[in-house]
Amino acid sequence: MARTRIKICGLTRAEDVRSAVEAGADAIGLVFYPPSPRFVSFETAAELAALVPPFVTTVGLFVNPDPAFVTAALSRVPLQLLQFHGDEDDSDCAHHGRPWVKAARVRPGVDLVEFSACHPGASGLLLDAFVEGYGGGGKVFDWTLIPAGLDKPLILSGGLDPDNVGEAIRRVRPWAVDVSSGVESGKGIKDAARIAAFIAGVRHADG
Ligand SMILES: O=C(O)c1ccccc1N[C@@H]1O[C@H](COP(=O)(O)O)[C@@H](O)[C@H]1O
Repeated sequence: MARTRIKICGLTRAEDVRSAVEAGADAIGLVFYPPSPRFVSFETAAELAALVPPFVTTVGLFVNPDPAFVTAALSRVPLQLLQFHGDEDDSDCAHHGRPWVKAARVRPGVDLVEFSACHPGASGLLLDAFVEGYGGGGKVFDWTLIPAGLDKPLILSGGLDPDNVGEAIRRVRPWAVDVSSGVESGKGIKDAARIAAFIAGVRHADG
C-alpha cells in the first residue's frame, strides 16, 4: 500500500515551512480566507512558497472566493493545487484551470456519495468536521460516517494530532491526512516538535 501523504496546513511563518519540509511533509497549505487567524497576504504567501522545494506541493485554501481573488493569488503565488473549503460547486472550482480538492464538512446525515458525485472534477475529497466558520476548528468527526468505496482519493482532516493520527489511518485508510490545529502552539503558529511527532505517527501507522 502507498504511504499516506501528509499536508501541513495554515502556515504563516518561514520557520514553520522549514520545519514541515524538513520533517517530511508532502504538501503545505496557505490559507487565503481573510476571517481565518491563519490568513496570509499574497506577499507573505509568495515568500513562504519560495521556501518550498521541488516535489513538495504548495496548496492554496479558499472559502467561497471571488474568482478574481483566486486569479490574483495564482498570479502572485506558485500554487500547484487549490483546496475549496466552502460551498463552491464544480464549475466554481474548475474555473481556474488548476487541479483542486473539495472539502466536505461532515456531520450526521451528510451523503458523501452524493457530495462526491456533485464534484466530478475534484481530484480528491477532503473530509473535515462540520464547524462554524468552515474549518480549521480542531474537531474530530465520527469516522464511521465515511462510506466504503468513495470514488476519489480521500484526504482525512478534522482535529487530527500526533496522538490520534495513527488510529485515524488504521481505521480510515485515507490517501492523505491534513492537519492544522493539532500541530500548533497557537493559532497560525506551528510547533516543530508537534509537526515531527505527527509525521512520525503517520509513518508508524503506515508500517
Ligand atoms: O485553517 C483554517 O483557519 C481554515 C479556515 C477555513 C477553512 C478551513 C481551514 N482549515 C482547514 O480545516 C481542516 C481541519 O483543520 P484542523 O486540523 O481541524 O485545524 C484542514 O484541512 C485545514 O487545512
